[in-house]
Amino acid sequence: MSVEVASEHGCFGGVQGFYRMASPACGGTMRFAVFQPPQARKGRVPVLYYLAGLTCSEETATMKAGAQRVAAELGLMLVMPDTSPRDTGIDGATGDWEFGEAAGFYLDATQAPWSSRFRMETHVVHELSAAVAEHFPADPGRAGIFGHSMGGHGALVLALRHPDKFRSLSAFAPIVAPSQVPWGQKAFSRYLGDHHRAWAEHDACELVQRRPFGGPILIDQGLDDKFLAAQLQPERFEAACAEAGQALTLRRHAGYDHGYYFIASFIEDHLRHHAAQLSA
Ligand SMILES: N[C@@H](CCC(=O)N[C@@H](CSC=O)C(=O)NCC(=O)O)C(=O)O
Repeated sequence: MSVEVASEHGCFGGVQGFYRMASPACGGTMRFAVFQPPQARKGRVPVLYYLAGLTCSEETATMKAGAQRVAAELGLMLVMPDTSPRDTGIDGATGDWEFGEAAGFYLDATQAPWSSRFRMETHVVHELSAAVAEHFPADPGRAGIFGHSMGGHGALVLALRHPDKFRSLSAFAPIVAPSQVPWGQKAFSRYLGDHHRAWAEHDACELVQRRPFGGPILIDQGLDDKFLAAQLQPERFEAACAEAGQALTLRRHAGYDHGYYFIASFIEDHLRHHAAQLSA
């Protein structure tokens, strides 16, 4: 599997790069970003996947989250995929910020026409992780995952569905119960059809009750987040974790909204959470 370099930049003693790869799962070229910490020059390092939210790309958190300085200190590689395939040409794939391109929901669509291109679960969990292991000094045995909003949903669901691949988990303002809220219902009804058993396979509240994640989960949520009541509802995940015996630290922060100033304020805690889990 070949990886094409779009650009590379010195960053905190390491390298921030932007790359492209062919994706059989998504039927086209996929973009992604990788931060290699300085420690990666000497050997394989733990790798942390960050999944971004609706309307975002591989550039969003790379440029706005301010993660590189602490990742360099901790020796963590950061991998940031795009949020969906692009330029699909599928009718209805653009023009609605909640669905389609930049809104892939980190699942493999089963319904036409989406199933031909929108297969982000396979792309991230299998294709991208294989490309990262082949082309970068990442240790796939020490991989974690985190994300924001739709990407927080992606992180929770991919870790719960693939505990063999991800050893640490956290999220910022995640969609925790997509089957119960408008963003998830819109996406799932189109990507997965009207099959509620299939929806449950991509719903963190359902999954955690069936099989808790191996380690502790950290979630940060801003209380001035305009999407909190209608779309996010972290109390649902808090209840599901309590019932399942899943260790969860859910921190609620007054004065913070849904944006990247919130993420930048707490990303250091997330990086330290992952570093501790991945070095244990
Ligand atoms: N266009 C929307 C706002 C879109 C938005 O807030 N996107 C969030 C993720 S939302 C859930 O996945 C985001 O991360 N945006 C990028 C940023 O730089 O903030 C609207 O009209 O409200």
